[in-house]
Amino acid sequence: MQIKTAEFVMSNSDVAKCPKSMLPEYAFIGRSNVGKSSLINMLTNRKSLAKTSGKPGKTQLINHFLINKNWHLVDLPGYGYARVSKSTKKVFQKFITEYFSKREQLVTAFVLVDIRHEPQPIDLEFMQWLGENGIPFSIIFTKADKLKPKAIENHIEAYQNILLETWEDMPNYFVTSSSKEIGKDDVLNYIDELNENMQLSSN
Ligand SMILES: Nc1nc2c(ncn2[C@@H]2O[C@H](COP(=O)(O)OP(=O)(O)OP(=O)(O)O)[C@@H](O)[C@H]2O)c(=O)[nH]1
Ligand SMILES: [Mg+2]
Repeated sequence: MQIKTAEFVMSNSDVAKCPKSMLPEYAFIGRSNVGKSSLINMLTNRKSLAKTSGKPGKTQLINHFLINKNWHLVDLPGYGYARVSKSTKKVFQKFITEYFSKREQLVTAFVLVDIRHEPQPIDLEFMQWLGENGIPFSIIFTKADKLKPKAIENHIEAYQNILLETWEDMPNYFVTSSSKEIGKDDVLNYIDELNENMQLSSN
């Protein structure tokens, strides 16, 4: 898929105020600093459509972007920035969980995880939560430029092993780097395919 236009639509912290249009929507979620906003910029060929920062906690609101005038990309704040105390559950801010449970337009979530790290409980917990709530998701491994191919393979395998303890299948996944433009076409083609399937089923 070619991205012809990418426009910022609105930011807010209330799912009820998100765009009313029924355009298909794709949301990017993951821990703070994992590279959600950078990935959106890579996918849309824009350096600063979504605001990025080296400091965690840059994105604080639900941000809608209109792509090719016919679907929405959503940049979300990271979870897990607040220091994790007794329960990690409470760091999934309420408006994030509300967004996922109420937003009918959402086709699929992309859960971003930094390819360099061991599987983190908070990410696994969030995927579990999505599963329990019937929300489809794919995994996007980020920052692949930071590891050698062999290490990438090993880290994916470690993830696979942990996920297969609770999931029947490994969720769909993508390996990406926003700084080296890796994985861009894979993610865009996947979105394109889902958009087309939805058109077929609504015709
Ligand atoms: N090397 C490398 N650095 C990256 C990549 N993607 C993002 N970064 C860096 O990681 C930092 C965080 O990127 P953001 O895109 O702001 O992360 P975010 O997930 O949107 O963060 P919050 O909005 O704070 O939750 C920035 O310093 C980016 O330059 C990547 O693919 N490779
Ligand atoms: Mg961000």
